[in-house]
Parts: sequence; C-alpha cells; structure tokens
Amino acid sequence: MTISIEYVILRHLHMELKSPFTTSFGTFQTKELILVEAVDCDGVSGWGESVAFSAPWYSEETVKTNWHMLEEFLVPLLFSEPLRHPAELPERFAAIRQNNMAKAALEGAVWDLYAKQLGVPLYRLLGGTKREIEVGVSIGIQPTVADLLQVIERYVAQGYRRIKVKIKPGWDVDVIRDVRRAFPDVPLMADANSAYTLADAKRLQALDEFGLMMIEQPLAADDLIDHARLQALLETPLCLDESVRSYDDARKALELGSCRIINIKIGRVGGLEEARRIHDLCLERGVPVWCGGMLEAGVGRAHNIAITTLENFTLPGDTAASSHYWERDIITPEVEVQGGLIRVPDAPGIGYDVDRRQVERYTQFAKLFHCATTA
Ligand SMILES: O=C(O)CCC(=O)c1ccccc1C(=O)O
Ligand SMILES: [Mg+2]
Repeated sequence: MTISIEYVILRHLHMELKSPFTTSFGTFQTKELILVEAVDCDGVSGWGESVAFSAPWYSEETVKTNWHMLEEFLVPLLFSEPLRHPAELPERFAAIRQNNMAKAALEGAVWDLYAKQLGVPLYRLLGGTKREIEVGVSIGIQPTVADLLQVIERYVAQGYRRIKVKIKPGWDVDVIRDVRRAFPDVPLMADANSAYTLADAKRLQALDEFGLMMIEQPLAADDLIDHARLQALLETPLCLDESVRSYDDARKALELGSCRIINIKIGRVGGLEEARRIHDLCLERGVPVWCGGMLEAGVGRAHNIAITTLENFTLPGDTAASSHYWERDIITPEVEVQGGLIRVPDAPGIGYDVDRRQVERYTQFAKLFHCATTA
C-alpha cells in the first residue's frame, strides 16, 4: 500500500503575537510561518508547519529558505516515487543537507495525512501513551524585574508546571535571585540561547545556588565540547537545544557529557521520526527529555502535543495554550491548558481541525504543487 498524495499546498502566513517575545538574540512580534497541506485522492488533508523564523537568529533557516527548499527540492522528492510510510522520508530527504525545519514541515503533513488515512490519532501512531501532558511556559526577557515577577505570578496562578526564564549577560544572576526569592518553590529553569562562552563559567556557577531544574543552551549553538567542560563545573543539569540537530548529535552529547537533559524540537531535528529516535536513545540512557517550542501556531502545537505523549517526555514542555500567543489560533478547538495540563485529543491525525477561515485571514500567498505521477 502506498500513501496517496495528489497535491501539496504551501501557504505563507503572517500572525501577530499578543505580546513581543524577547530572547538573548532578538525580539519577535510578527510570526511568519509556512503551512504545508498534503491532500490525498479522497480530499483528506494532512497538515505540517514550518517553525523557521523570519530572520536566521535561532538557526540559519528562515521562512524564505524553507519555502525555497520545499518548492525546489523537498516537494519534488516527495513526489519522485511512491511512499509506503512517513518514516521513509528522512532517508529520501537525506539527499538534501540540513534544512531540518523545511523537512520537518513536509514530513509532519505526511504523518498527519497517513494517520487520518488509517483513522488513528497521530500520537498513537508514534507510540505515545499519555492521555494528558504537563506543560510549562517560556517567558521572554522583560523591561524590568518587576514586570517579570508579575508575568510569572500570572502563569503560576494559571497552573503552569514550570517556569522558564530567558537569560543573557546582564539579565541573569540578579534576576534569577529575585525570582527565587519571590517564588521559592516554583520549578524554575533558565534558557540562554547561546549567549555565553566558557569564560563566563563563574557567572553560570553562581546560578547553582538557586536550585534550577536546568540551564538550557548557555554556550554556542553548534558546540558540544565546551558544554561538556561547563557541565563538569556545574551542579545544575545542562539541557541542550540548538546544539542537537540529529540523533548523532544527541548520541555524541551524551557520550561527551555535554548535558543531562535534551530539549527536543521536531523542526530543529528534521521531523517526527528523528525526534522519536532521539527520544528512544535518551530513554535507553536514562536521560529525560521535553518538547521545546518555536512560538508555533496551532498545527505545530498539535504536532508537539503528539510527540510529547511518548513516555520519556517526563519534564514539562514549552507548548503553552494557544491564547498565550494568539488572539485567534488556526485550529479548533484551540490548545487549552488546565491546571498545567493539556488533554490529548483522540481524533484521527493531529486531533485538531484546521480553521480554514482563520488560515485564509492570515495567508499572504499560496502555491499548489501537483503530483505528476498521480495526475
Ligand atoms: O513558547 C515557545 O514556543 C518557546 C519559546 C522559546 O523559548 C523560544 C522561542 C523562540 C526561539 C527559541 C526559543 C527557545 O526555546 O530557545
Ligand atoms: Mg531554547
């Protein structure tokens, strides 16, 4: 049996964030994204979302490079020969180096379509078992510490299971001290998005006294060696985000001792299949994982929820409620968080309906690609 795919539509969307999100590398206000829709001969649609940003701050990929890769290379590869299972795609896409977010967007659409064709929820197809997942929230750098404390207060009251604070040189030890004083028992972590070097080891050691769950990606986005050195100097576990782009990166990081926790982002590692392989490796090695976020719209959020149902996603992720980001998300129902939990939907595929009216409202332009072999 091959998976029928008649055509693929790429849409370029603009969505305004409710409030600006600031990291050590820049501020996000408008989110541009690519939605991928893969449609079969019965008119069933599978959905994927590219998580690349407008500018190459987090990684080298951008919305425009993703569009280029999808249009010129990945969609033609998808259509180049029959496909029996979405897990065959990583090998097919291996002809293209890197460009993981572009690959993941298309792979995600095919996974959703395939699950719908089988009539099963995507999370089950991936081997997930959890019926509800625990979530935390990632809080951007704020104008003042007082603002930050107020924002944290709000999310703690909403029941989020852990608070992640963005840090950078000049917004770190003193800020975390104040947060800890105000919230002595809150599960707390810090994400530096590569803002430090080994020369800052003393500064980062000063964070040890605050009982953080972890420090995420303090050093360079492509580094494993310096992180291993730093981990040896710290009591607080390090968690890698940017530095782990593949199963092999994860394997090397664990062998070197570069971290004790891994943040898995489907886009960063090139798709659900690679995400699952990293999850399985970490499970085998006794290393906990959690699902990171890329300020996704509803489709990306739904994929994050599905992967988080796998058993070794034991730490709360960054997949907060739709309403944390958007006035109106592109799925129905929207992702809701109650008491820090998201109930995993049981409908086939990603389990949420894409709201075509909203998608149209946000779409700037779109392009349709027919599969020549089924036309
Ligand atoms: O709420 C989210 O989607 C996660 C927010 C977040 O931390 C983030 C947002 C943009 C770029 C990188 C990161 C990150 O996890 O490093
Ligand atoms: Mg991060």
